[in-house]
Amino acid sequence: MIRNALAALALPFRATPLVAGVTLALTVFAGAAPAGGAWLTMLLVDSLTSGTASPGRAAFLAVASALAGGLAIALLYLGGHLGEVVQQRVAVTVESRLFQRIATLPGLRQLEDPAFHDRLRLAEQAAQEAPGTISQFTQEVVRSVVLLASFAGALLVVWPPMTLLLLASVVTAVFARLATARREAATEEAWVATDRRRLFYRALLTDVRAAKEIRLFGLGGLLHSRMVSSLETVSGARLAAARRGTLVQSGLALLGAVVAGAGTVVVAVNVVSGRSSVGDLVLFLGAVAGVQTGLSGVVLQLGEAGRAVRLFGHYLDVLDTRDDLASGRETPAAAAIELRDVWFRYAEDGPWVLRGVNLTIPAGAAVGLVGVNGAGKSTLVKLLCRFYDPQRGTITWGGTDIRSLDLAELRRRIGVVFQEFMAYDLTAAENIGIGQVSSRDDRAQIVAAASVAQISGVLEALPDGYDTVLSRTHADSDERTGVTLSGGQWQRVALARCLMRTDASLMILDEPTSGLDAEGEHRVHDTLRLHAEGRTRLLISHRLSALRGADLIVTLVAGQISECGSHDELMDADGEYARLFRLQANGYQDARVG
Ligand SMILES: Nc1ncnc2c1ncn2[C@@H]1O[C@H](COP(=O)(O)OP(=O)(O)OP(=O)(O)O)[C@@H](O)[C@H]1O
Repeated sequence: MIRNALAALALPFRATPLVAGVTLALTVFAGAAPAGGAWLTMLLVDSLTSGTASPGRAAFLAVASALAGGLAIALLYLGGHLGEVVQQRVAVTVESRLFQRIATLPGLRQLEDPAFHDRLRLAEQAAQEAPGTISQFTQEVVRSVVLLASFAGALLVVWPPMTLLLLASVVTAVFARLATARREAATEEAWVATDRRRLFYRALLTDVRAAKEIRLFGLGGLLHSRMVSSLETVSGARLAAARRGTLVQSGLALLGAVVAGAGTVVVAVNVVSGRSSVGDLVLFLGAVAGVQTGLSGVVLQLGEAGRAVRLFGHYLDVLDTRDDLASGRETPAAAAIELRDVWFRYAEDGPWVLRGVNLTIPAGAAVGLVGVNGAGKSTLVKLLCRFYDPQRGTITWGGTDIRSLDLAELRRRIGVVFQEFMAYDLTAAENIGIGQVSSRDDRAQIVAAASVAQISGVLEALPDGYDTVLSRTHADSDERTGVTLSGGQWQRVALARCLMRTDASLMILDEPTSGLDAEGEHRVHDTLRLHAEGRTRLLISHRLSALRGADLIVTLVAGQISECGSHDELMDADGEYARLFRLQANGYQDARVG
């Protein structure tokens, strides 16, 4: 908690040191001004009641006390505005650092971990709420501490025990409020998974990609009721925490009133008996009201701030997330890739997905990877891209373990069309250009890649050509709604994106042709053969005829390589590949006969 609070307090001074410093100074003045005003009022009342005041002195004291009051208000507003400036700067810094950490996570482990997503949600909440709450609170605390100290000094003069009584009631209030805040933050943490489910159902209900199934299968009611049930659970828990907080608050307010009332009685009796002046009573009443108002602000905000500080811990935890993969330093060479006894599973207690894979992918060769659903083909691709490290065995590029290679450099050498490639809500040109971020504005290269992927004619014919936004949900900067491509057309866009990687020495196409028609599939393979000549190609497809021309075909069965060879060799061997190939060929023949 202390680590979180210190880190949160340091933020304004890191984000904008000068403005934060000026704000702090103003806040100190704003805190001292009310006590100064009350002191001047006491002098005025005493000089009037004692009958010793000259008109000039009385007028001076009246004006000075009014000015002190005015100054307090002006400083409060100015401090408030500067506080807003600090908050905005801090908000940008906090959000930027959070998402920078997420963007630079090298592997996929954290993003696949539900616990990390829960922490991330709390961190995002903290990033949005904490900067404002904590800077406001800091200002309020500084102002109140100065206010309390200055009034406490004044009270010491009038009736010393009252200072102690007030301080005791303040300490009680602070601790009670902190306990409530802790409970509120714990509620938030306990229900974050439920809240994540609510957001998931909410996102599904508005997701255009899910809209077809939701309508056809009539899922709207089910998703809606699950969303509302999660919402009600979370909201009930929050209400229960708030109820406890209100009870504590009311008790504390009562305690404060009793202390103030008792003090007022004592000072009033002193005035009557001549031990104190009327000015003392005025100062006392001003001090009690000032301290209680100031402190009630702090105590009220204390809850919010305590909760924000606790949530801020999750933000710091996300920033401190350790990389799941360590980058090496060596540069990959365009040479053979070898997998030696590679074992991999996604979770420590999960089933092995790859079990002792040994495979050599010769440099410049076209290798076809075949296997039934779940055999581990896409997993092997993810290991080649080093999204995970195998638990056992090694993967080498030109004899160097890929763990020793510079991670960014390794990925620069790979072009992939993933099975679940992304359809970005961006323009057609951007959708292709981002395949090579440094060339994303190079229209000639983009058009060339689109031509090779045989999609340039379709893109040119769009309302704004390559500048058309490929989205039904996002409009472009001129508020023109975008367009949607067909599944096969999107696949060609993804292929063009991959072809932007002119430096890639390994091209991976994970089922690149499944959305293409038969003629299109042939053309893609022919063009790839020509375009990617000399580069290593790993082709995954369930249409075995598409892989027939590969230099080497590898069959993966339940995470193990069962066969390896050319099409002819595997057909002669009459194993799993030959069985699958004949099954498909017969299917086509039957279709023709039918
Ligand atoms: N991120 C993941 N976390 C946990 N398990 C996973 C993950 N991705 C894949 N798996 C599991 O690993 C196994 C192999 O999946 P993989 O996607 O590699 O198969 P595949 O051969 O590419 O299948 P398909 O032909 O259906 O694409 C499957 O049992 C799958 O459930």
